[in-house]
Amino acid sequence: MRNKPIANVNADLLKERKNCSFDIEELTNLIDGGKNQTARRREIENMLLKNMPFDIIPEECLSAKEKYENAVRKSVALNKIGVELVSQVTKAKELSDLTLTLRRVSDAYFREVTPFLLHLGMFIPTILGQCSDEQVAHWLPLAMQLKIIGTYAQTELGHGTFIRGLETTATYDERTEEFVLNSPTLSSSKWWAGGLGKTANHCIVVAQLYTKGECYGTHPFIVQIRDMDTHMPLKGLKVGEIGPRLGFQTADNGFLVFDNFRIPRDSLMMKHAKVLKDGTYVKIARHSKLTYGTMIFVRVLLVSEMAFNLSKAVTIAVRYSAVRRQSELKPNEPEPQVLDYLTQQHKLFISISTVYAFQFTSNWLMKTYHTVQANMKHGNTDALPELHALSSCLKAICTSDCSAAIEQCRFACGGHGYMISSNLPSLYAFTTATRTYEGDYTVLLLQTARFLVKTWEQVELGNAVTPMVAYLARHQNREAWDESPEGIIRAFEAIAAGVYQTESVRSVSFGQSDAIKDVMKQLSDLYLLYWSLERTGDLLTTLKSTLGSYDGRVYERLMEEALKSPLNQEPVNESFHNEPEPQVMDFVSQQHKLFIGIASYYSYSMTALWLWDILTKVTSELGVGKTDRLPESHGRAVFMSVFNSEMEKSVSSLSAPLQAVLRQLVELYLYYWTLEKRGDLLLVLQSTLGSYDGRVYERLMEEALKNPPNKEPVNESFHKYLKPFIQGKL
Ligand SMILES: CCCCCCCCCC/C=C\CCCCCCCCCC(=O)SCCNC(=O)CCNC(=O)[C@H](O)C(C)(C)COP(=O)(O)OP(=O)(O)OC[C@H]1O[C@@H](n2cnc3c(N)ncnc32)[C@H](O)[C@@H]1OP(=O)(O)O
Ligand SMILES: Cc1cc2nc3c(=O)[nH]c(=O)nc-3n(C[C@H](O)[C@H](O)[C@H](O)COP(=O)(O)OP(=O)(O)OC[C@H]3O[C@@H](n4cnc5c(N)ncnc54)[C@H](O)[C@@H]3O)c2cc1C
Repeated sequence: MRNKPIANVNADLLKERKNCSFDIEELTNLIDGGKNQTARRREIENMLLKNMPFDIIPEECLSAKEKYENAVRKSVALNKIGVELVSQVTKAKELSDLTLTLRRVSDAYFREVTPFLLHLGMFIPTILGQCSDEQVAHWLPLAMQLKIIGTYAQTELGHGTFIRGLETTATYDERTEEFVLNSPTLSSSKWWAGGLGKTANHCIVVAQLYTKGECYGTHPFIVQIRDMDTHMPLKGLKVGEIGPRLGFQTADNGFLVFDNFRIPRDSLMMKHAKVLKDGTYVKIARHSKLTYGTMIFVRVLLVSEMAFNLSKAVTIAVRYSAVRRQSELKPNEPEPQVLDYLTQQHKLFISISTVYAFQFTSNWLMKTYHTVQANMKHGNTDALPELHALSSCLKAICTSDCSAAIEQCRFACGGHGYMISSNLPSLYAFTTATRTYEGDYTVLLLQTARFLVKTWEQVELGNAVTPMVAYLARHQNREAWDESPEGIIRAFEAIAAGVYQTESVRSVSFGQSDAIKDVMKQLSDLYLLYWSLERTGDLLTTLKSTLGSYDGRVYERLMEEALKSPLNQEPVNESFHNEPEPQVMDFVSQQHKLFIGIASYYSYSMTALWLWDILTKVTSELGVGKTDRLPESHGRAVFMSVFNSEMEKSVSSLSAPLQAVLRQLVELYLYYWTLEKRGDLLLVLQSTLGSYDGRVYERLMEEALKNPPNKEPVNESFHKYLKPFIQGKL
């Protein structure tokens, strides 16, 4: 499809393509996984192009309701073709290639996401990973042929991260051989599941399992929630759409509340545990966290999702930068392509190398995932903790880096990058959500940290550890890891870049031409160099050590640090008397995210007043500097010094406690910006989360109920598209 010559191509783009040092088709084959896969992808793309309905009005110009209905219309057309193609596949490998191709091509039809994302991304994988063989035989064909539409409802209003804290209950009633589902509190309302609001008729519900008066912790249940003919919510359920959000606008994320809702005993997904007819609980799993399996799978998938989304963003930005000309550098000469500015290349090229870093790592991670799964089938769960730690930190880093890099791509496109039609805002809105869902960034990094600390303990005991973390043992040897720049960078490369380097070298080591190898090597080097420079600060603080100080005052420093510990500020800790559930505000990592916002607010206000008076002088000062780093530091320094001095002037008449708080804010601002480069400021609250009375869950539910899609129990697209599709009449 891409091989056809296209008329009227911009001359600058043609020129750039002619400059390419390698055969583009060869690289395309490498990315697709081989020539045959490229040919198959193109065949499917061509078929979809012929058969898929396109938008008549751009999606972004529709109302929320129209957007949803349009997404259902397109999804149903895509699903029809998808189901047909899937039915022709016989081998597992062909199925995974086909699913990936469909996933990639489907993105061409949605500015937002399909309401079927959770059905495909979590409902089907959970059936495969959590059902007994008999249950798989029953549910899988229905789900694969889209005779039922499902989603995954784990998160509640009150708990997302802390799964053990979920409040929904599933209590076994042995008289009727049913489970009774209940939402005992407002905070136990299921919240967020994609496709739940209007589309799904089935749902995986994660609930606390009670039988014979005992709680056995969270378990997954497969639950019908809407009538298969009328699509009306079943009696005993309150279900609806949660309301507008940053992205995912066509995913109809929903809420679900249970009131003595009865489901058959075999609704419990019984691969890892079952409840017998008489209510006896039987544990089958060899590892207590196997019910968290779908989350690991999706975290693994997300690495490749991020590679794909960033590849789209950086392709947009690089093409546009080749076309865009700006600023007359020499009189009477053409304005340069913005791509030729070094600062522009600095913004963009790291994204290109990041795409490859993510894709190679993702290929490796998926293989590792399948190996661990195969071992677990034979009863060996030894590699699960490391897989969990790896998928956690890779998911956290790639989702965070990807959304930041997409923002850079948007910045690189100037004002036009802010247009929805550029697709960069939608790509950002989609990817920034991935930093939160399927495990919040900080929380997942902490899971990996927990694994590393345990491994470190093993290293200290002299026990063997897996190859991936063997560097911890090597770095006990001071010669291998000294504090010289080379030593530190060596350590950093070993930790952060090891997989990418080895995988990219392995993938391009045969078959590929020298030209491709050169480019891949350059991208790999760029990625390593970029991050060793970006994170030099982090590496240097490794020496922030009571043991390794220059003066050797080891014991004095150990005691000084111990006395600073907050635990030592009170003789008896309150947990001696009771054990409260922590508020997320108590986590230092959360305070790190929030308090700088308060300090910045004061800093900006003070500086704005000062700036007004001396605008002319400062404007000329801010103009200095040839790179963007220098003026950024200059601007930051202005904020710091004005904040410091102006605050000092205005606080003298205030009471001592208030003075102390304001001075702490100045200190925080100064200290924070020596460590960080960015921060957020939320000046106008207008927020369900930030209300003065703290009635967060009540307000979220009130807003959701006001949501127009909830004014009609069944959306008309059910009768028009979904029902004929499910019944095979479309
Ligand atoms: C035909 C049509 C054509 C179209 C084709 C399209 C094709 C589509 C394909 C789809 C492709 C891709 C898209 C996929 C996108 C899907 C969209 C998803 C949307 C979002 C969904 C969600 O968000 S669902 C909800 C997710 N929720 C979370 O992730 C919650 C995060 N919290 C946790 O994971 C855990 O609670 C916790 C890990 C943070 C803590 O758990 P817990 O309190 O129980 O544990 P502890 O901290 O006490 O640790 C105890 C020990 O357990 C270990 N542990 C923890 N988790 C795991 C695990 N998962 N596995 C193994 N071990 C685990 C932990 O390390 C501790 O170990 P020890 O230290 O040894 O004690
Ligand atoms: C677009 C989108 C789609 C989603 N789809 C689904 C879905 O289909 N099904 C579903 O079940 N869920 C879904 N979710 C929910 C999602 O999985 C959760 O929002 C996510 O897991 C984060 O949990 P939380 O909202 O409870 O965040 P919280 O845990 O409340 O996080 C708030 C803050 O507290 C911090 N924090 C929390 N715990 C700790 C800790 N132990 N240590 C340090 N800091 C901590 C976090 O870092 C964060 O800064 C979706 C969410 C989004 C945004």
